Order: sequence, then structure tokens, then C-alpha cells
Amino acid sequence: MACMAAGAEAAPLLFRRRLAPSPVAARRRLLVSCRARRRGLRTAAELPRKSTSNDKHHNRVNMQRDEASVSSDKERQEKYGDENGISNLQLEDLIQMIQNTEKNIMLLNQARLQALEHVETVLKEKEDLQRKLKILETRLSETDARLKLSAEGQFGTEINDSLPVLELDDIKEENMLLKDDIQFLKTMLIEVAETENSIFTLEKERALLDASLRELESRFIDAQADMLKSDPRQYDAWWEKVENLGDLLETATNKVENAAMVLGRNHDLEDKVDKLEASLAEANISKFSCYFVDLLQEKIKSVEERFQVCNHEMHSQIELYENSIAEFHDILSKLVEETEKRSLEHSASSMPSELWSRISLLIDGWLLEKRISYNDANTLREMVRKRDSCLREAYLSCRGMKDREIVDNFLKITLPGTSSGLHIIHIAAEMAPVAKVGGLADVISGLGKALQKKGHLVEIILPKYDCMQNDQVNNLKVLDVVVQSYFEGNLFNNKIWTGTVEGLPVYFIEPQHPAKFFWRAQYYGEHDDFKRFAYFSRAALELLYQSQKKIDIIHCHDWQTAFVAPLYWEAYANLGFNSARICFTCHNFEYQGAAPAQDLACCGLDVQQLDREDRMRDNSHGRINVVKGAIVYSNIVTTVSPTYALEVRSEGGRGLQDSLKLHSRKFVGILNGIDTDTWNPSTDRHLKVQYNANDLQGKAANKAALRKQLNLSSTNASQPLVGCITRLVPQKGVHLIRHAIYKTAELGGQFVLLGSSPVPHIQREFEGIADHFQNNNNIRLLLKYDDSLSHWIYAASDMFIVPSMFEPCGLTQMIAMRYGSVPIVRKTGGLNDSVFDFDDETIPKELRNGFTFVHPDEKALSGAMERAFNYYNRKPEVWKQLVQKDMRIDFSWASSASQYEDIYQRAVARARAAA
Ligand SMILES: Nc1ncnc2c1ncn2[C@@H]1O[C@H](COP(=O)(O)OP(=O)(O)O)[C@@H](O)[C@H]1O
Repeated sequence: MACMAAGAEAAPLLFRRRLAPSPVAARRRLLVSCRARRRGLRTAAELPRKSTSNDKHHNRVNMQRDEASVSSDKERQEKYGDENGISNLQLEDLIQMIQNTEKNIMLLNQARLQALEHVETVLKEKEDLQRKLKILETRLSETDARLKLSAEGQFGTEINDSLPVLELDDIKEENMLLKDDIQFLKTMLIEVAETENSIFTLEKERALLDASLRELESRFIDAQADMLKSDPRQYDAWWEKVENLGDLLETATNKVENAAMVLGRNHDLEDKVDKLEASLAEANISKFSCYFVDLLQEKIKSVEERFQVCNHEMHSQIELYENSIAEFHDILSKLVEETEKRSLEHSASSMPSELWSRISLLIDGWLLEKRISYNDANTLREMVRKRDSCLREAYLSCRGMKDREIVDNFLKITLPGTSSGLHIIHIAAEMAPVAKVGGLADVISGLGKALQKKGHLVEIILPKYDCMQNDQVNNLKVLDVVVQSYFEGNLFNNKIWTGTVEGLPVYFIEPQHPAKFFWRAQYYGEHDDFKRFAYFSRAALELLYQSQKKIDIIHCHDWQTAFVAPLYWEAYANLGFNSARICFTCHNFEYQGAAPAQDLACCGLDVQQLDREDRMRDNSHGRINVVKGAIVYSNIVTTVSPTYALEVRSEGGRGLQDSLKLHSRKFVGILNGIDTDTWNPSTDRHLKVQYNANDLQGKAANKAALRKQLNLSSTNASQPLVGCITRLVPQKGVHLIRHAIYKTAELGGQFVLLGSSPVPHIQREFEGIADHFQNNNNIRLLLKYDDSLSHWIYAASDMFIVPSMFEPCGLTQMIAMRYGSVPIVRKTGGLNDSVFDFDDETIPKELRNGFTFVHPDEKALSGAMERAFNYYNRKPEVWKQLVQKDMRIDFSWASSASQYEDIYQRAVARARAAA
């Protein structure tokens, strides 16, 4: 038995599974099965079965085993390449089969011998038992016979005599024992019969094994023959290889066993893990309940927040509703007023004499009461005589007024320029959005619209550029007239186009000059800019002169149209075209239109007359200066902010400070406004989502959309985004803009620059920076002009950088504030008049709206940025309030336009008085 067990133990698994006929072998099989199960291997009898939790371990072992065999296969294949026509794999199988078969044969023989020994022993035992049984049966029958005799009586005495009572009892007892023995023997016999059956089964299995043995032997012989046939010389070598393979197999088996051991340990570990998981689950249940409470609290919080938002929304709806009711009442009362007015008007026109008589009587009464002067009474009587509509309107608007107010109302219309609005003409090189390069364009449309709203007749004259945005002009058409204008000794035809831009009437002049002045695919930067705009200025005046308009104000802007002032007074006033007063606004004293003196003659100006220190001579020898000419020849000179007006009286004047000082009585600085219709986040069609100061969610949505669009990181919604939209010229502090990019990266923010440069080396420098950051997900430089994108950047940014070296006014900081982007600016020019430091306690709190720095260096800029980032990161509530405050600041043109209106009227009044 020990030998068999040892053999079975050493045999390969394949064989061990087949050897199982005897009870011993059955036990062995059970043992093998258990071991196999322990190792995660399935016995044949167990296949197929339901997968259990251990399957994954089993599979892992099988995989390892397969890997072992695959690796040995591989090794084999590498070692013993196909040289003889038999595939290495077949050969391998064959060798393994032979090896197994040999082992099987050996073990089978051992098993057979042991089985035969066992059979002999069992047969011997059987014979002994049968003999014993026979003896016992004989003795039993004897005893039975004796008992029978005594029971029949004839042998009673004999029994009683011959057998004592004691013996009888003994016999009885012995009988009982015999019966027991018989019973035991019968059981033994049954067992023997069973053993016989197993022997029979064993024999049968032996026969089967014999048959398979024979078959294997014959295959073995065939294989040997094959091998010898194929390459007899290698036969010995193959055996060696077969032995090696056996070793390899054993190693693999050992590995599998080790793996099974490890698996067993894993199993234990798994049990432990299971237990731990169970306790973890328990722990989680309690944790979950905490988490659940947290979740609930969070939900409650979010519900509360939503409730607040709803509440807020509801309130704003109510507010809106109330506003619309108020508006409705307004409209209603206006309608009522209008109807009353109309009926009165109707009665006035149906009874004109009655109306005019009443007004006459009023005037006479005021004169007698000495409430008005004789002159004023005469002016008013004259108006009555002419049935002046202004007088009628003044009378109609007096309903419900007190006597004093009515008198003032009438007197107002006697003042020059107030009875009807002024007729104002802007002559400029830019206008938004049709022809925009910078802030000048915004001023022309913004101021123009604001003045128009105030009841003035405003018209604009622009060059007809080939590159202008024709689609921004309504009803663009060429007039059926030709306006001729002077240039370099000749008259040239000009085509006149008309159309409306932003509701303003615009004239576009298209010169029919061979130089194609405005057919250059760009607004500025041409070698003959001086001549281009000299031509345009002259043609514009010619258009006005030929149209015989009675103009009150001609407002020209920057050096490009500064020619208008000397031209008007030197060339046209003498022709009787002199009703207008000239207003010149310098938007930037850096550009003065200086040129060789003789160039001035091109537009018909007398160089000799003008090339004088007190007129148009420039500081540099032999040159004239057009801006200086405009300062000298205009009735009103303005610049675009009070601080810049101060600055240009000294260094900032770039050589014109003396002229400005000399003409300081007509020089004023008026802060630009912004066009709040164009720059309005609640209606801006360029934005992804519109928003307002009360609801900043849209701002966040624009920020998210812009980040996505520009491929910037969106992981942290509250990561601050710094914007910068500018012409990249030295004035704008390009070195500080560059520093702001790196500083933003250092402070953990994101930076978006939109800008382009007319200066080649600056453009190249920024292209380099753009390339450097092209794969950075926090910095993006967009080196182009893009109006639509500019709106989006204002809306998306949290902060806005304007680190200018000097800044006449600057619009971007105001637009930024309107869109809720807090400005970080250098305290200069218009920036100083519109941005007030949040931490500056010398400034009233309600005015503080951004972050400023004074010195034009990196340290100062860094300081302002750090302060802004600190508020943004550490005090989000304070920041939000600042954003909302900035959005509510009124940067509209309303107040600036009033200041312009005021200086226009004063100039016109002076002119009328002089006349
Ligand atoms: N690259 C650009 N793309 C779109 N708009 C721009 C660009 N650069 C500047 N702008 C716009 O031009 C105007 C600049 O006005 P301002 O701040 O007065 O500067 P400046 O007139 O000196 O250029 C703003 O309306 C700004 O949005």
C-alpha cells in the first residue's frame, strides 16, 4: 500500500486521476480530489460544476499552470526546432505520452500485484471463515438435537441425569454466542461477497487497463519505429530530451503546487479580507448614516440656496412687474397728455388766431409787469408774427406750470441755439463699428448718439475705406452727385455715399484720385497718410460747403482731420461759409501729423502763412504740425480726460504744451463715455449668455464657454481669468503686459490677451510669447483684431489689465467694469479719472472700483495684481460686491455729452453775439 501511495504521489496528475478502481484507490482518489480542490484544480468527476467564489483563484492557478506549460513549450520549441519533418509539438506529446505510459504500466503492475495479494488473503480468510462456520453449524445441530430429545421426555431422565442444569445453561449461552458468531460471519460473508465484487470490478478494470496498455505499447513501438525511421541517430538525444522535459514538467508541477500553497494562503487572506470587508460594511453602515446626514444637510443647503435664488428671482420679477406697471402708467399719462396736447393743438390749428392772440396778450402782460425786457418781448412778438412752431410748443408745454416757469420757458426759446437743436458735424477717420481701429471709433458713435438723443442734428463724415465693414451700414447708397475738391493744384471728383450707422446719418467720401487714397486694405500706416487725410479733410469741407448747410458745430478729431480747422478759417470762411464753430478733440497727443512744411500746400493751405511759430510750425525744423494748427485755429479744443488735459500741459504734450498753455482758455478735458447700448452685457448678442449685475451666473457661463473655446483648463471654475484687449504699442506698456502674463501664471490665474501691433518688432515679440504658451492651458494670446471676441473676453474675465505708460482716456477699463471685470490699471490720464483704488482710504468708499499702481514698473504692477488676487481668492463676497458695484457705474455718454453740448452752445452763443 505504502509503495502504491508513493507511486501515485509521484505520478503525474493525469495518471493519478485515472488510477482509482480499488477502495484504497478510491480513498486515494478522494485524497487527490481534496488536494486538487485545495490547489484549485478540478478533478474529472467534478466537471462541469457551478462556479464558486474560489473559481477566480482556480483560474489564476490554471493560468499559471498554462503559463508554465506554455513557457516550457516555448523553451522546447526554441531548443528543439523542427529539423526532421515531425512537428516539435507532436514529438513532445508523443514523448510525454510514452513517459506517462511507462509510469502507468509500472504502477498498474504494482497495483495488479497488490490486488492479487489482497485477493489471495481475502480468499484465505474466506476459506477459514467457511470452515469455522461449518464446525459451528455442526455443533449447533448437535446441540439442537439434544435439546429436542430432552424436550420429548424419553430422554428427560437421561438428560437430567447425564446433563446437569448448569451445563444446559452453558449450552444456551454458547448457542446465543454461536448465533452472534453466525450473524457476524454472515456479515463477513457479505463483505467477502462485496470484496469479490470489487475484485471483479478490479479485474474488469485491469482488463481494460491491459487493453489500453497493449494499445499504448503498440503505439509506443510504432512511435519508436517512427522515431528511428525519421532519424535513428537522434533517438538517444530524444530520450535525453524526454528526460529533461520530465524534469521541466516536475518543476512546473512543483510551481503549480507552490502556487496552490500561495493560493491557499491567499484564500486565508481572502477570508480575512472577507471578514474585514464585513466589519467594514458594518462600519460603513454607520459611516453611511453620517454621510447621509451630510448629504441631507447639503441637500437642505442647496434647497435653501435654490429657494433664495427663486425668492430673489421672484422679487426681481415683482420688481420688473412693478417697473412695467410704472412704465405703463407713465405711457398712459404721456398718452393722456399727448391726447390733451393734440386736442389743444387741434383747437389751436382750428382756431389759430385765438391761440396766437392769447400768446400775444401774455407777452404784453409780462412786458407791462416788467417781467421780461423790451428786447425779449419784441423777439417773442416777432415769433408770434411768424407763427413759430417753437413758440407754439413752448405754450403747449406750459400746462400746469407756475407763472414764473412759463415766463422762463418762453425766454429760453429766445436764446440762440436752444429753440431747436444744434447742427453738429463730426469729421473723423474712424467710427464704430463700421471703421474701427481704437477708442476714437467708439467716441464718434457714442458721442454722436448721445448728442442725437439730446435733440441735436448730428451727422458724420468718414472716408470710404475699401476695408470698412459695409454690412454695418444701413441703406448704403451712392448719391447721384459729384463733389469736386482741390488737391495739389487740381480738382478731383469725389463719390458721395450715404447710409446710417448706429442710427446716425453718415457721409462716406470716395475720392476719384489716381492714388486711390482709401483703397489700401487698411486704415492707417500708409507712406502717404499725411496726404490721404489732408485730401479727405478738404473734401469733407467741400461737401459741407457745397451742400449749403447752416452748421453750428464742425467737430474734427485727431491729426487726420485737424486740417479742417485752418482750412475752414483760412479757405472757406472768406467764402461766406462761416456760421459754424470748430471744435477739435485730440484723442492722443502722441500722433500730431507733423510733416515737411511744403506738404501742407497739397490741400490748398498757404504754407507761408501757416509755417509760423504761432500757427502751424512744428518744433522740429522745417516741419509743420497739424495738431498745432487745430489748437490754434479751433474755437474749442478738447482732450479726452481731465487728467490727460493736465498732463499734456507739461511733458505729455509732446512739444505742444506751450501752444496748449497759450490757448488754455478754449482747452478742456472731458472724460469719454462708452456706448452703453453697444457695451451692455444684458443685451450683448456676442455673448453666449447675457447677464446683469443682479444675476452673475451668465458671467460664469461666458467664462466657461471662453475657456472651452480657447482650450484653457476648466478644472477650477473659480480660477481667476485676467483679460487684456489692446493695441500693442509702447503707450500701452507692452513690457508690463508681458510681465502681467507671467505674473498671472505665477499667481495661479489664467490670462487671455487680444491684441495686435502695427510695430513689427512688438508683433514678433508677442508671437514668440504666444508660441511659448500655445500648449499651456492657462495662457492664451490672440494676436488679431476681433470685435466679437473682445465682447466675450470682457464678459468672461474677472480682472482686466491696463498698465499703460500714458492713457489719454482709455475705454477698455470702463467697458471691463460694465461687464463685471475689475480693472488693474496704472494711474495715468483717463485711467486716473475712472479707476479708484479699492484700498485707498483717501477716496470715498463708494468710488473705489479697482486696483491701481503708479510707477511704470513690474514691481508696482505685481503689487496691484497680488492685492486683486488676494481679494478674489480670500474674500469672494467682497469681490462679488465689487463686481456688482463696477457693473452699476454709469459710464454712459450722458454726462460727457452734456459737457460737450454746453461748450458747443457757449461757442455758438459767442458767435451769434459777435454777429
Ligand atoms: N485686438 C482688438 N480686437 C478688438 N477690439 C479691440 C482690439 N484692440 C482694441 N480693441 C478695442 O479698441 C478700443 C480701445 O480703446 P482705447 O482703450 O481708448 O484705446 P486706444 O484708442 O488707444 O486703442 C476698445 O473698444 C477695445 O475693445
